[in-house]
Amino acid sequence: MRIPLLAGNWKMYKTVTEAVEFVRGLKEALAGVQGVEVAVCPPFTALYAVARELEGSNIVLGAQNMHRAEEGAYTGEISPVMLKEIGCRYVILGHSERRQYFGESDEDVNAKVKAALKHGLVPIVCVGERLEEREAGHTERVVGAQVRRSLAGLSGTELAGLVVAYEPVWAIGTGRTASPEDAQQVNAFIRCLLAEMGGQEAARQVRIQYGGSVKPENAAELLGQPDIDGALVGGASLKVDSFGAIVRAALRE
Ligand SMILES: O=C[C@H](O)COP(=O)(O)O
Repeated sequence: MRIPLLAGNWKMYKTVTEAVEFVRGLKEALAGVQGVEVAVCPPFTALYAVARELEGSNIVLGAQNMHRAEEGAYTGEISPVMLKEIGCRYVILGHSERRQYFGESDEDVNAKVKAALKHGLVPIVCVGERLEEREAGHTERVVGAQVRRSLAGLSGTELAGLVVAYEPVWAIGTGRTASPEDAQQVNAFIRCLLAEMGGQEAARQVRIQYGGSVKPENAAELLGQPDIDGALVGGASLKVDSFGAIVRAALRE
C-alpha cells in the first residue's frame, strides 16, 4: 500500500514571516489527519524557521533544489548536508523550471539524486513533456528518456524509496490540467519503466505523483487514479484552504 504524498512546492513565494504564519494555519487545518503524508517545500530562506514550526506536527519539510556536492566553492548554492541538518526529508529535483531557466540536464539531476540518497534525503524527481512534444505524440518517448537518464544507475531498493513527479510542462501554472485518464496513462507508463529498471517490487513501492494545476476541484479525480500516489502542488499550495482541501481529497481516496 503506497501512502500518498501531497507536497506543496512554494517556488519563490513567501518571506520567513509569511511562511511561519502559513504553517501555523496549516498545522491547525490538518491536525489529526492520518493516512497521507504532507510536505511543504519553502524557499531556502524559510527552511529553518519552518522546520522549527513543524516540530511535533504531522507535516514534513522539503527543499526545492540542492547542489550535488557536499560542500565547496559554489557561490549561491546549498548542499544536501545542509538540507539534512536543517530537518528536510524531501528535496525536489529536476523541476521543469530548473530545467528551463537554469539549464539543468538529466545528467545533473542524476548526480543530484545520487547525492540526495547518499545523505538520507528522499528525492522528488520531476519529469514531464512540453506542449509541442505532447502534440507530436512524443510524450512517452520524452518522459521515458527523462526517467531513464535521471534515475540511471540506481538499485531497485533506491528506486523503491524515491518519489517521481509527473508534471506535464504545459499544465504547470496554466490552469490547464491533464485529464485524470491522461495522467494515469503516463504514471502507469513510468511505473512499467521503473519495473524494467529496478524490478517489480521497486515499481510496486515507488510513489508517482501528478503535478500541474492541481486544485481542490480536480484533486479527488486525479488522486483516485490507481497509479497516482499524491500530488506536487504549486499555486494551490500557497493558501491553507486550498492545500488543506487537496489533502482532504486524498484522504477520501
Ligand atoms: O511543482 C509544482 C508544479 O510546478 C505545479 O505548479 P502549479 O500547481 O502551480 O501548476
